[in-house]
Amino acid sequence: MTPVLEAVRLGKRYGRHHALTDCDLNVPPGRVIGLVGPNGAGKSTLLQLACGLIAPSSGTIRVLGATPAAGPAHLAKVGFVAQDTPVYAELSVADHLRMGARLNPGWDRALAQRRLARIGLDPRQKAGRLSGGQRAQLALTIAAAKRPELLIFDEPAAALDPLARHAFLDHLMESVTELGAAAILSSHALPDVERVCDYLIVLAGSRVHLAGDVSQLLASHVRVTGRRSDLAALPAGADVITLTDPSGLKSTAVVRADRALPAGGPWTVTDVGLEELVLAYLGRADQTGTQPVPTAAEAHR
Ligand SMILES: Nc1ncnc2c1ncn2[C@@H]1O[C@H](COP(=O)(O)OP(=O)(O)OP(=O)(O)O)[C@@H](O)[C@H]1O
Repeated sequence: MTPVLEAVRLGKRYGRHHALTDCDLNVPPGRVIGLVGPNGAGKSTLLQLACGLIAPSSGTIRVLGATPAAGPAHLAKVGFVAQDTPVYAELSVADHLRMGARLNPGWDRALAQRRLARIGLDPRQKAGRLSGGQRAQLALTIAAAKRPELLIFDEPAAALDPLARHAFLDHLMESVTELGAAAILSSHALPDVERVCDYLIVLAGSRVHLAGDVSQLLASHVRVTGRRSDLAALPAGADVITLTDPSGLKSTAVVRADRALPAGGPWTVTDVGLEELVLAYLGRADQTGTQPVPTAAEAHR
């Protein structure tokens, strides 16, 4: 099965600044991918490379089995919603849809109209007068009506209030399901990622620090609580990602363990959630500078 996104030693430099360094990714088809990381981690850079808006400085990237923006047929397979969901302020909602129909051979007029009705947008409304939430919904409608195989969103809901964000993510998931498409979604909102994504990529300091199916990542990590001296005796193969309260009697560690930790040890083992997992890897990235830790692919080897 052709990966949705495949990167091999992918790098992007702006002058001397490395926005992405040696990124290896192999994302299977059909996933909703959450791309998370701190400001300046390289998320937008990766998404722009995936859309073919910019070219790599080193390495390779393939999207749906081809070089990004390889030609009109490939462009039609990818729908992109940029960070600030740009619209033409003087054009109406209906004008945007007419333009979408002119520019996209596979345009699904019925889908666009169905979605407009569903979100209650007046086709005569000037796009410049839409609220942030309505603009995001219009951008999603245009991207979905292309009937792409992959939808790419760069922080689509960042400026929306919680209710609008919730509605936007619901509509995003409806579109993904209706189209049978994959989606990549960059976000700082970990609860949003937890709600809709089944694949996770953690970027920090221009490098991939973790990537894999959410269910596998959660199954291969645990929270371990115990005395610090006991944690030091964790079995071989258990990798401490972060340790909190390192001097106390009750330290907590997020641990990657390829096998279940032995029962009856001096520590307590509990499940981790996605937010805790991401924060653990970001904490470790922060402490180790730009040194990457093994990706999920390595973790599963
Ligand atoms: N066109 C550009 N010219 C120079 N430097 C750039 C350019 N675009 C991005 N960068 C730099 O590359 C790094 C990665 O930026 P990028 O926008 O990809 O990060 P991000 O993870 O999307 O951040 P944020 O969460 O703040 O949107 C940053 O240090 C940024 O300043």
